[in-house]
This record gives sequence, C-alpha cells and structure tokens, in this order.
Amino acid sequence: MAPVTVKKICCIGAGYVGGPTCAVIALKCPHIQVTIVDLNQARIDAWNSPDFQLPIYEPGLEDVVRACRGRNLFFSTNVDKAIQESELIFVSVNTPTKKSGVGAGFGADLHYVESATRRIAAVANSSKIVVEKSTVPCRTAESMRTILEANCKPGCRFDILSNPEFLAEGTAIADLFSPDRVLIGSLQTQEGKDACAALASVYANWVPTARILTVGLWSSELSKLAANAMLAQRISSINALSAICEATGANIDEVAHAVGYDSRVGPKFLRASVGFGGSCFQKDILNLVYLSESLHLPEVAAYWRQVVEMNEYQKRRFSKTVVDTLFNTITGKHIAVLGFAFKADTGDTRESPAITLIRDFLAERAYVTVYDPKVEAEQIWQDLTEACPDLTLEQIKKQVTLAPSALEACKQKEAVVIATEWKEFREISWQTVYNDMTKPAFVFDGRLIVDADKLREIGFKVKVIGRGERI
Ligand SMILES: NC(=O)c1ccc[n+]([C@@H]2O[C@H](COP(=O)([O-])OP(=O)(O)OC[C@H]3O[C@@H](n4cnc5c(N)ncnc54)[C@H](O)[C@@H]3O)[C@@H](O)[C@H]2O)c1
Ligand SMILES: O=c1ccn([C@@H]2O[C@H](COP(=O)(O)OP(=O)(O)O[C@H]3O[C@H](CO)[C@@H](O)[C@H](O)[C@H]3O)[C@@H](O)[C@H]2O)c(=O)[nH]1
Repeated sequence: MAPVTVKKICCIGAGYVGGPTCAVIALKCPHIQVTIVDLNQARIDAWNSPDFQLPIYEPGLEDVVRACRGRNLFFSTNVDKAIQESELIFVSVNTPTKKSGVGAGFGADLHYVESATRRIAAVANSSKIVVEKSTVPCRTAESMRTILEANCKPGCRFDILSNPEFLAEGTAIADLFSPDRVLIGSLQTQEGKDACAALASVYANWVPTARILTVGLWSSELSKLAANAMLAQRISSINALSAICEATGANIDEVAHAVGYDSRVGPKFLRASVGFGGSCFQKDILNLVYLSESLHLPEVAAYWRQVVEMNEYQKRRFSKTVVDTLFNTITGKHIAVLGFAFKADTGDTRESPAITLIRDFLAERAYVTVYDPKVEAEQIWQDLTEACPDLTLEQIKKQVTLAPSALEACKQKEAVVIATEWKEFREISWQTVYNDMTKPAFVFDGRLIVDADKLREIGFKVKVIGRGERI
C-alpha cells in the first residue's frame, strides 16, 4: 500500500502545543485543511474571536492565525466530525502529573490521552494515522494501539506514530518554523513506515529532510523525556554551582561562560536562575523517575530525581536569602515581585518559581505586590489559592496586591524581587525605582538581568543569584 496523501488533519487539543503547531502546519501547507478541536468551548471561542484575542500569548502566533484562519485552519468543538473527516489525527492533549492513585506525584495522568483515543476508536469510519503529539511515558503508543485495534471497524486500519513536540514557550513560532529536528517514531513494519512517510511529507513542506528523524516508536517516546531531562539537568547543575559561587565569591556568569566555551558543553541552557518552571521539565523528569522505578532501576530513578530536588533547593535558597538579607524577618515588610510567568514572553504560569517565592513570603506574613506584563489577574489569584491551601482568597488578597506597571509595583517597597526575565525589567529606570522606595532599598535578582554595579552606584543593596559579593 502506498503512503497516504494527507489532505485533512485534525488536532485534538487546542492548547499551547496543538494550537501553535497545527496553525503553523496550516500556514506552511495551504493544500491541507487543518481543524483543531477541543472540549473547552471558551478556549475554542478565544481561538475564533473576531479580534484575535487568542487563548495563549506567543510572539508571532497571531500573524500565523490571521493568515490562515477560515482559509485552511479551523477551530471547533465538533471533535467527532473532525475525526471522521481527517486522514491524520494529532493527539495533543494534556498529560499532567497524577495527583492521586498509583504513581501519584510522579506518573503521567494519561486519562486525557485515553479518552481522546477512545473517541477516535468510537467515531472513526475510515482508516486513520493517529499521531501521539503529547509527551507520554514510553510505550503509551502500545496502549493506544490496543484500544484502537480492539474497536476497528471492518475495512479500516489505524497506524500509530509518535511525534513529540520540542517547541519552547515564548519562542514557539520560531521553533516551529525552523525546528532543530522533527522526530517521528513508528513501528518498523511496512505499514508503520508508510504512515511515517505520510507524516514526514507534511513536515517536508518546510523542514529540510535531513532534520526529519525517523526512529522506532519507543525510542521516539523516550527521546522526548530524555531531551527535557537533560536540558533541566543543565539548569540544576549550573544552579548547584551558583550556590558554591555565592559561598566563595566566584561569579556564576563567568563560570558558565568559561564552561560553555568548551564546544563539547556548549553555551546554551547554562543560565543560573531562581529555578526552572513551566509545565514540562518537572513533570517529564518525574515521569522518567517513575518509569525507572517501574523498571526496577532505583539508581537511575534517584539520579534524575535529584535534578528536581536541586530545583526545589534553589527556590528555597532564594527565599531564604531574601529573609536573611532583610535582617532575618520580612513580617509586615513590603516586597515587589516583578514577573509571575515561568519565563519571559509567555503568559503561562504553570510551575512558575514566582508562585513558590510568593507562597514563602506570605508564610512569613510579608505584603507582596506583583506585576507581570502578560499574566491575567484571575490566573494569579488561582495559582496563589492553589499554592496556599491554608489561606482563603480573601486572606491572600489582604497580603497581595497587583500593580499595573513595574514602577508602580516598586513604590514604597523595601525590596524588589525579579522572578521573570522580562525585557522591560532590564530597561526600567532604576533611578526612579530607587527614588520611590523605602530605604535601605534592596534588589534580589533571580534572573541575572540587572547591572549590579550600576544599581549599587544608585544606592541599592543588591543580591544576584550566583554572586558572592557582600552588600
Ligand atoms: N507546553 C509546552 O510548551 C509543551 C511543549 C512540548 C510538549 N508538550 C506536551 O504537549 C501536551 C499538551 O500540552 P499543552 O501545554 O498544549 O496542554 P494544554 O493544557 O495547554 O492543552 C491541552 C488541551 O487538550 C484539551 N483536551 C483534553 N482532553 C481532551 C479530549 N479528550 N478531547 C478534546 N480536547 C481535549 C484540553 O481542554 C486542553 O485545551 C502535553 O503532553 C505536554 O507535556 C507541551
Ligand atoms: O539556562 C536556562 C534556561 C531556562 N531556564 C528556565 O527553565 C524553564 C524552562 O524554559 P524553556 O525550556 O525555555 O521553556 P519550556 O517552554 O518549558 O520548554 C521546554 O519544555 C518543552 C516542553 O516539553 C520542550 O518542548 C522544550 O524543548 C523545552 O525547552 C524556564 O523557567 C526558564 O526560565 C533557566 O533557568 N536557565
């Protein structure tokens, strides 16, 4: 059987991955009709909003959606119709860490993947290529295949592919336009290879073929977890070294520069910080830990677990530095927190280190004022309520206020804490900030973005992650 020519694609899950990924496919493949479906009506309404108030903020995304929405890109809640019409279906639903039951706190909650798969099985009335886009534990494709094959209608067949996504938030569109690689895993049967060729031909519309890697199904699934684990491991390594720098007077920027200059190490992902956040790193490493334990590999599990533990330590260490530096108490003190997103150029707050810091400050009964250029107020209240189960929203609102700008947030505060590396925090007028602050005025830089010497000349007391200078 010759590889299928893909004319219609359905993507189940209109989130941070499904939305941008399939919008870019629609842009680059005008001959393919792409329908992105979701059960969440509000999300689909936002994708369809006349003024392009899209449900996620991602630089460049609006231009892509404007170019193809209504042409060959559609957003809908009619999941069944999109499944039936398409030859190729991406499953791009969420796979959060399990909160209860077996594997709670580590394993991936696969019930969204399973219900999407069951829906495909229930309504498909022709052969489909089903593509696992979500990040999943090794061998999930096997479970999907079992469900699909058990429900296959006469004359139909299902081929399962793994095609993990490597985009990073904030640079998703650039990453999708020019990916380092596209990874496709398939069974090594003729049918599996044909399905793989069909998906590869979609990407080949804009990705050089040398960058389209084809591997076995399980290698593909494991490679995604491995890539995230190794990226996060670099951050935990540099953060561990930042603690040594603070204790010795070395400078973590200089150390990272010197180490990264070795072409075998490379310069990327060596930026010390208050800790990594985001929906993926912690979840995927815990998933790898759980997988290792299930395979009776406790040493391997312990190795990867330490990457997450180091990250927790880094966040705790930073909160403690704030308290210690502010004369061992922040009770009743006023602290501005600049940034709430887990990184710059996104409105996403999942696992943001800012949440942990603010939780710690509230536990010390400090007053906190937050400013973030992209995160919605609703989201901040929701995240803080979840992070502080002992406090009601009313109590949280007595201690936390939201400011309309960075300058407003810093007024009359004893300390400014930089939690996200937004460009505007680099460019803020620190002299104005200083003039309006309570003295002595402290800056705690958790993202290595300020020029500490300049700030000290203005009069600030400055603490930067990974720098051992006395203030
Ligand atoms: N966020 C990232 O940067 C990123 C990058 C690479 C991979 N991933 C992985 O991609 C997957 C999706 O992540 P995300 O950030 O887009 O999640 P998300 O929560 O933003 O989006 C998932 C969407 O799927 C929808 N959904 C769930 N079950 C459904 C069903 N049965 N039918 C229809 N819709 C359904 C939800 O309503 C939600 O809108 C995860 O496995 C994640 O680990 C995420
Ligand atoms: O040197 C660095 C680089 C990043 N970070 C932090 O690490 C977190 C994650 O950043 P990043 O990886 O840029 O964003 P994500 O959107 O989480 O992307 C990661 O997770 C995605 C989901 O699986 C993968 O697809 C991407 O390849 C992978 O980079 C953020 O809090 C960053 O501030 C650092 O502290 N130091």
